[in-house]
Amino acid sequence: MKEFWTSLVSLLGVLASLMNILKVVLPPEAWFAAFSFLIRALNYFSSYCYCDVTKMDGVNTNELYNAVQLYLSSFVSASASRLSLTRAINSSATTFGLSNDVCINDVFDGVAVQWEHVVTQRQSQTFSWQPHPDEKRGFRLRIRKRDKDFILNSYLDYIMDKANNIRHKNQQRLLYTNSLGRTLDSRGQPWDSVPFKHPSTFDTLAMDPERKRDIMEDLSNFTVGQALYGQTGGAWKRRYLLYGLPGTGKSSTIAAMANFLYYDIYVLELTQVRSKSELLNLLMKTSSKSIIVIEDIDRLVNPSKRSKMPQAATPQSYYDPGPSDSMRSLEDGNNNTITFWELLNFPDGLWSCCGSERIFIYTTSHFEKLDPALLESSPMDMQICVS
Ligand SMILES: Nc1ncnc2c1ncn2[C@@H]1O[C@H](COP(=O)(O)OP(=O)(O)OP(=O)(O)O)[C@@H](O)[C@H]1O
Repeated sequence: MKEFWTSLVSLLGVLASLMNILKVVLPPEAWFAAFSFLIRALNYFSSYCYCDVTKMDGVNTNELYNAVQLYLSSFVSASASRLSLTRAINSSATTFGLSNDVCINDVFDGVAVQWEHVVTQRQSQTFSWQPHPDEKRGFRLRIRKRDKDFILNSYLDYIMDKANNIRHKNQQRLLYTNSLGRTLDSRGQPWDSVPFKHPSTFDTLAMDPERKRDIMEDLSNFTVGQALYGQTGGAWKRRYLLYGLPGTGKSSTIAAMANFLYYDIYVLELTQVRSKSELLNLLMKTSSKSIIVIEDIDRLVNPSKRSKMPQAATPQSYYDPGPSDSMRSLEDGNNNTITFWELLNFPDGLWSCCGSERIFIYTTSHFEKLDPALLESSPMDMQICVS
């Protein structure tokens, strides 16, 4: 064994001397060509190939570089031997990064890959109006040649998705309301927002543990169900009915759901909605990854009209703004009334084509006022009783 190492060291020494001699003897162009040829020959016989993800793509920032950086930072702290740590001004969170020229292994769908953070000094610059940083940064991905197609097709998309989720979790979440009743402002934004900070989580929520588990499982399945919704042709949305006496934890449950999913919340105040088109506009201005809350839906039901509902036909005109009803009519001059049934079915209608990954939560403190036939004709994905 000792002889093997001695021979190897001698061989490397001879190679190094040979290269030094060639470097002196050969003109730089020939030397560069010989070096390139050697690299190509080595690559040909190697079972690996390499992909560079540089930070700058010409003059633009490479979005893939940012995504890889974010993705690696989510697990780099557990496995890398050398880390680069950063913390932004006024931030309480430390960001982990891969130190220069450090490698980290990852496995995607059983396929092993390796990332290396490559930082090289930039050659002395020719004059440019645009200042360039002194060093070039990038990630080098090492993959087996036989896995190349699979990794390039699926793994990079997976990284982009993961990075988007991390970005989403890091950003300040908002609670939106239309309760100020303003019409579209100059930017066409009908919602007012405040930072959403609610302490309620599924850990703090007093609820039957099994029920809690069911809800969390349902929510988790929803967030990863894009493909399933695509296959069935349905909109990527979910509808829950939350019912229970006042003060029994409906709002706390909604906050716990939003905190669990890192979603924004939109509280739709129906008394401020004047027409169907306004409702449509409000819904279209909600963002993806959000919970849309429609509170006290029992206030939309006029019991006197229940009996008039056609048996098999579509329920109509359930909203009836009687004198005792504090809500305003959702009607414009063109008989544009929003019915209770429509409100339940809005997520399934034409609107669904432009709204994805949204959860609708309807709440009521008077479940008994809701017509079972109506709920049957438009079933909720889950009915949750809080008590
Ligand atoms: N199941 C629960 N778990 C944790 N906290 C609860 C629960 N129920 C009520 N609370 C507490 O009681 C207060 C009122 O609860 P919450 O606002 O969630 O009730 P609500 O059903 O939404 O009431 P309302 O129908 O009047 O809007 C909150 O401060 C909340 O912390």
